[in-house]
Amino acid sequence: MRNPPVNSLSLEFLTELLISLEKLENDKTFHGIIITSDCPGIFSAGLDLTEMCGRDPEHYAEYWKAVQEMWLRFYLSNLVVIAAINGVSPAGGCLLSLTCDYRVLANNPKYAIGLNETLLGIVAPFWFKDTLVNTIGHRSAERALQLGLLFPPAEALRVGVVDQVVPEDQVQSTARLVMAQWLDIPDHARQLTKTLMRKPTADRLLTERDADIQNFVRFICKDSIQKSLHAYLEKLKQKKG
Ligand SMILES: CCCCCCCCCCC/C=C/C(=O)SCCNC(=O)CCNC(=O)[C@H](O)C(C)(C)COP(=O)(O)OP(=O)(O)OC[C@H]1O[C@@H](n2cnc3c(N)ncnc32)[C@H](O)[C@@H]1OP(=O)(O)O
Repeated sequence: MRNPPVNSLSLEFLTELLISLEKLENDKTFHGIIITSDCPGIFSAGLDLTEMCGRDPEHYAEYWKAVQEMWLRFYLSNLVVIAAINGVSPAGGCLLSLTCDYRVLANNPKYAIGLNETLLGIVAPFWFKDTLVNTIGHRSAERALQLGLLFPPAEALRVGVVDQVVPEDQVQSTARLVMAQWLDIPDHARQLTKTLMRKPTADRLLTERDADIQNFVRFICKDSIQKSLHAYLEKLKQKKG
């Protein structure tokens, strides 16, 4: 991912990601992809706050549809998808990594990962929650979501948000080793098993997709939510000054 400075998942970047995924899926010489970051120290800052702040309802609906599409397409991809997480990964960044089949995280205490939405005064939607529950179990997910926990590497490994923590200079090579192991499995059997495991979760969003967009637009348009997001963005900008 190369969307400096922080790989935020803007509408444009999400569209590029989806086009890239589609191209790779349509090229039958590809069997797997490794998602990693070109921004030093940051895997992805998550959803782009500027797409959710100070815009009109039509824009929010279009943006949310793209976020849903990213989740659906990566979560259900027939390719083996591995995240080589070489930086901090809050909220939507964590969600993107949770769509992958395997997560390798660099062992740097700054590289926290988690669904921290509540800390921003917003609520992770049911399909964010379902993805986390499927990964770490109900009790750990409930605690992590309510408290908006961002896990440092050792904790992330203990709770199961990531599958492996390795020295920073070994993230890419480890992801490639893991890829080789996953690609050794007969493709059709692996793909069908992935579908079996993930389709019920994806189907829930597919059947409630429009309602979910409407919920998002209603929620994000609230004055109180706009104020919190605006204040949060300002705080991020003032950090430098
Ligand atoms: C009833 C139920 C209804 C449910 C309805 C749905 C509810 C809504 C659900 C929404 C789910 C949201 C998911 C998300 O992903 S929200 C985004 C969460 N992300 C964060 O909190 C991360 C914020 N960023 C940071 O903490 C830091 O930037 C970071 C640690 C990633 C990097 O720090 P660093 O010091 O290296 O860089 P800066 O902070 O100086 O940032 C550089 C510039 O980038 C801008 N920035 C940062 N993050 C974002 C972002 N997520 N979106 C847009 N822009 C971002 C930052 O402002 C700086 O900009 P300037 O250069 O202009 O100052």
